[in-house]
Amino acid sequence: MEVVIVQDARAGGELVAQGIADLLRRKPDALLGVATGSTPLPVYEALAARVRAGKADVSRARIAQLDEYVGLPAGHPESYRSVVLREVVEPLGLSPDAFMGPDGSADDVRAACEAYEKALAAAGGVDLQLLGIGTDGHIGFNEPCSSLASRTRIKTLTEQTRADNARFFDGDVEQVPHHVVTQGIGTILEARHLVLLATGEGKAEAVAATVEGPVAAVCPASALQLHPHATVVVDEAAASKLKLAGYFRHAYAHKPAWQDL
Ligand SMILES: N[C@@H]1[C@@H](O)[C@H](O)[C@@H](COP(=O)(O)O)O[C@@H]1O
Repeated sequence: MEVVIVQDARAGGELVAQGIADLLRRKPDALLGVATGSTPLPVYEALAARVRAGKADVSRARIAQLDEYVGLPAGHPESYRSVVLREVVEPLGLSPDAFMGPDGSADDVRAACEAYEKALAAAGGVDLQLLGIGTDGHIGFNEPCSSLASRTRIKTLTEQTRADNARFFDGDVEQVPHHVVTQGIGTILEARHLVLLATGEGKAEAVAATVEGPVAAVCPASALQLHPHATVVVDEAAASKLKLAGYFRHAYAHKPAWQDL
């Protein structure tokens, strides 16, 4: 696992956007797994800026969604499908056909989960999966004590996550669905490169547990320790509880030429 400490959210966005642009140079039709929430927005903005400036070519890129609420009507502005279309697909000038995600409004959501697993495999698997992290250490919507081998399935949100996400629903926690579908931790671990981005002091504890704690289902993001190619990009505030911060800074200052980010 590589840990990169950047000054702030903007710098993190620039770094990860450049990593995506470099990947697309090597593999123009890469399948990019994207995350929702506030944290990755600077990445999408920085990538769109590179596209506008002719410094990144996303024309053949494909986009895969990580998770979705269950029960929101199709087209609801806060469904993750709507969010990804609005924040990623449209600003990058991609066709909605380049985008795939689980259907949380399906009549049979469990069948939709299975279908999404098959679709990801048929698409050749995710090349780079961008992840945020919940204050409770969740990735996607894999809440604490999710199986580290889990596949795409229905989960029940913790009250903490519903409260955290109420800001997207007029601050009204009652509007936040109780159920979601999410790529499982086992599914996420199959992506070729995992990039977890965390910014702000509110994530410092979850980041420390992810990077320096034991691999344990109680902190789902700690599963990244099992992945051969995982990069954790954190700003100073999110890095503030890392005991090994000095080592991570030193290692990054001497990073080998082949390191992606
Ligand atoms: N399902 C999403 C996660 O994928 C995201 O990482 C998390 C953190 O969001 P934020 O970046 O807004 O803190 O929120 C949601 O729960």
